[in-house]
Amino acid sequence: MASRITFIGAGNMASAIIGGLIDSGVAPTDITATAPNASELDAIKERLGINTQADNVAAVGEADVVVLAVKPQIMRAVCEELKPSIHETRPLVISIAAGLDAATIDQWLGGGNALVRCMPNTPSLVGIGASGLYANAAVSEEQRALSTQLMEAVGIVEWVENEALLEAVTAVSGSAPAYFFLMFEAMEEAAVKLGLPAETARRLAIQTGLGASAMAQRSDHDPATLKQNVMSPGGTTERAIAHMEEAQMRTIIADAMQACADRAAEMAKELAKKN
Ligand SMILES: NC(=O)C1=CN([C@@H]2O[C@H](COP(=O)(O)OP(=O)(O)OC[C@H]3O[C@@H](n4cnc5c(N)ncnc54)[C@H](O)[C@@H]3O)[C@@H](O)[C@H]2O)C=CC1
Ligand SMILES: O=C(O)[C@@H]1CCC=N1
Repeated sequence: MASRITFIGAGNMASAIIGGLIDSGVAPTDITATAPNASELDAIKERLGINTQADNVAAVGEADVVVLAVKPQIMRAVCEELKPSIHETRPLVISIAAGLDAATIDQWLGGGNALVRCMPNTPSLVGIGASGLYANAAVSEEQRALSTQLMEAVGIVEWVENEALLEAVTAVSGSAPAYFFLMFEAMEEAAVKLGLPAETARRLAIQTGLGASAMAQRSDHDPATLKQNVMSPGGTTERAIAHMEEAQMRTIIADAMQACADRAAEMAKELAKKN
């Protein structure tokens, strides 16, 4: 990827994507990250060997791609600061902020920008990310391909043609690593109650999550069949799954994902009202 990429923001999500890009072969010298805090910049420079810059405007000057990776609440201030420079150089802009629509960001950047909205997730750090992407009308086919290439360097990419569907993407992948981490926490706690040492329990739970994911990904069978294959009639798994179904685990997951998508929509409204 012969593009110079500038990340505005060097936090959890930016460093996950940058780490994944470097692992996939992007030269650290083609990547710049910004943050107001010098110690944060020193840490990421030391860890990943990328360029760092405290000045957002200077950092976007030479960039082909600008990834906006700050919290949604400060996005307007950042966009207005970048507006003159971006207006001049017209890079491809990719926003990873939850709940901030493309039209609003484009407007804050002065209008007429090629803008891709991306909802990534933190497993991008280990190259197993899952991102949803949406392009506004100004994005060329070439820029779409570049966005795909960029995010495929850290995982899988799914394009949506209706921007509102990014709320569903947030529920099923953007926020979802946390659901699995909760599951690992709960399984470890329960296994400790059953007598296993915590470290052993954690290793077994995480490896099982990894194994189940790899199997589900590679198998021709759907998850329901794979689940059934573990459940010997009258056996142990059947008892565990029956308990989960009785406890309405599917409803709990559906309600949590609805709450997540609703919050993405609510954030968009809150931010639009404030600005
Ligand atoms: N953490 C996650 O799992 C995901 C986060 N996102 C989105 O990614 C964005 C960033 O989230 P995180 O990385 O989790 O937050 P974070 O708090 O870890 O990172 C924010 C970064 O922005 C920097 N920053 C603050 N003010 C700045 C300014 N004026 N100029 C430049 N940089 C500035 C901070 O120093 C920090 O490096 C958010 O908009 C969030 O919605 C999207 C998908 C997943
Ligand atoms: O919790 C959040 O708002 C961000 C967006 C998706 C994952 N983390």
